[in-house]
Amino acid sequence: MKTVAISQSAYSEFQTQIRAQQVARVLIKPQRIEYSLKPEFGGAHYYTLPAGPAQDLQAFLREHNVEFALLPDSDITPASWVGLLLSAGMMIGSFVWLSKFSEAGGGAGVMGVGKSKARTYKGGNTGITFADVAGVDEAKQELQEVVDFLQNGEKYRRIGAKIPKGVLLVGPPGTGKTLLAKAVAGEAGVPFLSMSGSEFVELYVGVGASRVRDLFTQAKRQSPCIIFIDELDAIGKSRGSNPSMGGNDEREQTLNQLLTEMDGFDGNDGVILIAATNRPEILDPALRRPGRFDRQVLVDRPDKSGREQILQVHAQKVILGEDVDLATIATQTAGFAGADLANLVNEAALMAARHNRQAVLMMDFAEAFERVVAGLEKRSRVLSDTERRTVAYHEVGHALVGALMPGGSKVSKISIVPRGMGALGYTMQTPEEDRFLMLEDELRGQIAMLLGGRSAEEIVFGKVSSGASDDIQKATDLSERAITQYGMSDTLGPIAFEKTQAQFLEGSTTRRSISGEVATEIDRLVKETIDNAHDMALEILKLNRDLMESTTQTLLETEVLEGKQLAAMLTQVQAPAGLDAWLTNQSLTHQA
Ligand SMILES: Nc1ncnc2c1ncn2[C@@H]1O[C@H](COP(=O)(O)OP(=O)(O)OP(=O)(O)O)[C@@H](O)[C@H]1O
Ligand SMILES: [Zn+2]
Repeated sequence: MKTVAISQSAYSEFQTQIRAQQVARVLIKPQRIEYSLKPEFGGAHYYTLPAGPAQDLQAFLREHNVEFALLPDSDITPASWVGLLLSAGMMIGSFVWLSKFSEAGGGAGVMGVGKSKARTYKGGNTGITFADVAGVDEAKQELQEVVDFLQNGEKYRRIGAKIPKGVLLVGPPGTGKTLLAKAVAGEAGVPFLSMSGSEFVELYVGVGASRVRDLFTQAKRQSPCIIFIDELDAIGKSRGSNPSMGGNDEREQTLNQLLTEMDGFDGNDGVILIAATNRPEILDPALRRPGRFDRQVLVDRPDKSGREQILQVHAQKVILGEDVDLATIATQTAGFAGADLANLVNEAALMAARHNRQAVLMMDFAEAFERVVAGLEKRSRVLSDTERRTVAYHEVGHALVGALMPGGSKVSKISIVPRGMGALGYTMQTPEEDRFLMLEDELRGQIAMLLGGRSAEEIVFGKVSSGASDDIQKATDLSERAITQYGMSDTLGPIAFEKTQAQFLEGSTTRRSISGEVATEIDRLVKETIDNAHDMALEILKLNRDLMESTTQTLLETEVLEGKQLAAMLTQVQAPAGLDAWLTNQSLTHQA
């Protein structure tokens, strides 16, 4: 490495040189600013001492389109930056310079193209720990393991265990995915290199790919470390899914490069890739293959107690008045994500300050709440009271009907915490081994369970919300399959009219051509199956009306019901007299 002379210049001189567009690039260190002139101005190297806040300097540099890098801590650099500047690669504008130095925060768009914009925080310096992330305990537990991989890699290597390379965080916006990734780095005390998927795309062809390459090069050099890619869907969209959008080629190249890089390293090298998305369904399947993002962690919107914990985390930063009851606030903020809650606390503090108060009062929260909700309503859904009640009865309906049904129709968890885009509430069934081997009575039970939600709405409100449409679709599909593929009907008999998916894949030719008559018969049978199941669901719920009320009230209070508490309620469900006969009928469509 060559050594170079670097002399001091006055800050005013530095400013003049910037304004005159003489400066090639700037490195901002905590104690001093180093810069070099463009070759046509002699290419000399200088340093000067900072005058004023670093942010002002950054704004100034951005305004004059001067490349800069921030060095948060001087010992992060293994060698003199000036030496690097002079290396041959730099002269032809390669990526060395910036890959050696990292940019900490800000500066979007000013770095030369092709250089990785990953921000590095020095070991543990994300300053974030799991204590900063609340209400997502399951996700934390799963990520705790990643922390251990990073800290005690040797333990795993020695025994020959393969450490996973990629973890995909999936969940709605603002639920703390970025925060969790930072916490993993913080807990493990390793560097955190982050980049957003959208930064890769709006670039010249080839640049996204080279950024990816550079990001991984940086990471390997700093291992153990975390690479975090936010908005993975921006690059990871299914290839060829939307050729009408510009930059498709670019995205594909970037994605291919990412796949190549992922295949080219090993979790055992101490680099773990964490990515986040709120649209997992559009990701290219190649990303999910084993050895890539084969671990998926759900980061969901928090339930009531989760919201209270998140409020506690953020309330630590402000002075709370004595009347503030975070539990009450948690109750009123159903549907809020962590980011919304952080925002709420901050808005409340602003209100208090505006009123010249010494502490944040409950009334400040009330005022802040309205502002935040007004903002939220534009973006997403906050449930009205009626909607919450509808969703609650609906989910309880599924659970009560499912409780009497055989096999996999039992419900293990119900929730009215809104999730993702569409679903307002949800019901989780006990997972079963192989749904292909559903017995007839199970099929019937499953269809009734699916209709339980809608039936509850009918009984309580006398009408059905649009929320039941998905269930009805599923129930229809199921009964259609039962009749046409599994041969479960009296009149049509055991003939496969449509190929099952497995048969289709094997190239089976069992499909019969369906005559108009048969098609009409299928339709009739499907309707009959559904109608019978619907009647059974209504009967069950009417018989258990009181239980439905009390369960719904509990669900409205706790938002989530699961485990022993749910099981205790479900054992009280009473079976109507005709249930067994209906379940064990010879065929699905046989009238009870
Ligand atoms: N679970 C949580 N606990 C505490 N704070 C949270 C939580 N979730 C979000 N926040 C607050 O909201 C901010 C934004 O969250 P973050 O950026 O991590 O969300 P995200 O899931 O990555 O969102 P996006 O999908 O929009 O990128 C955090 O910095 C934090 O202040
Ligand atoms: Zn439903």
